[in-house]
Amino acid sequence: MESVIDAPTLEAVREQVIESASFSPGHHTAAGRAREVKHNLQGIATDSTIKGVTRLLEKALLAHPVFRAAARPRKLARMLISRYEEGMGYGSHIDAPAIDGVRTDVSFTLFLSAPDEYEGGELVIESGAGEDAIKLPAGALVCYPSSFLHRVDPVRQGTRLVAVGWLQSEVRSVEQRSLLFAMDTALARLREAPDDRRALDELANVRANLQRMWME
Ligand SMILES: O=C(O)CCC(=O)C(=O)O
Ligand SMILES: [Fe+2]
Repeated sequence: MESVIDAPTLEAVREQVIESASFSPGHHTAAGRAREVKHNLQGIATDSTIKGVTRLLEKALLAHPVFRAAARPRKLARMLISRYEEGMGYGSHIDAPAIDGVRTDVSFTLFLSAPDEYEGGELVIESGAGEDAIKLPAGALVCYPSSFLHRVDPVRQGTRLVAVGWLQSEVRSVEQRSLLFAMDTALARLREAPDDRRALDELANVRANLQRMWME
């Protein structure tokens, strides 16, 4: 998802975090196996800069139409600001089933550093189809099912700054959520251009997948 926050907000967030936020070792906020493989720095939740910045980012995300359509947030868990310096990474793990009493259906990473500010540090998501190595422009976001194994490869040079978060979705099933998202996207395109072929094909695909889901 490109640019979920506008450039001035991104710049303000980066400046505040870099200049005045306090960080502590990331394993303090991890549970279970994730604790052993988590090697990063985490913005301290009670730090006033971190509080202000995460509040601002939450507001921007909840107002973003594509994020809303893809994740269908019902409840957001607290967001974290994470920093990975040279040599830091986060080994393969799945996220805790609940965070702050919020069932984790969707995990997301909002990139605050530009890709040319660090080497390595890809977010690698393992799905049934294999591995996907993700490194997006500053201000862009990726969301994925919290049940997928994922890791952050070691940063070889520079600093990787991200905001990460989790949410409970109003549609719990990944499959159902992605069908709704495909339909919403196709419908939005057809409202703009009623003869959009690709949008029609997408609706036909959704229909086929619904039939497969429902037929005996
Ligand atoms: O830094 C990231 O992009 C993801 C970190 C992560 O997997 C987590 O905090 O659980
Ligand atoms: Fe994670």
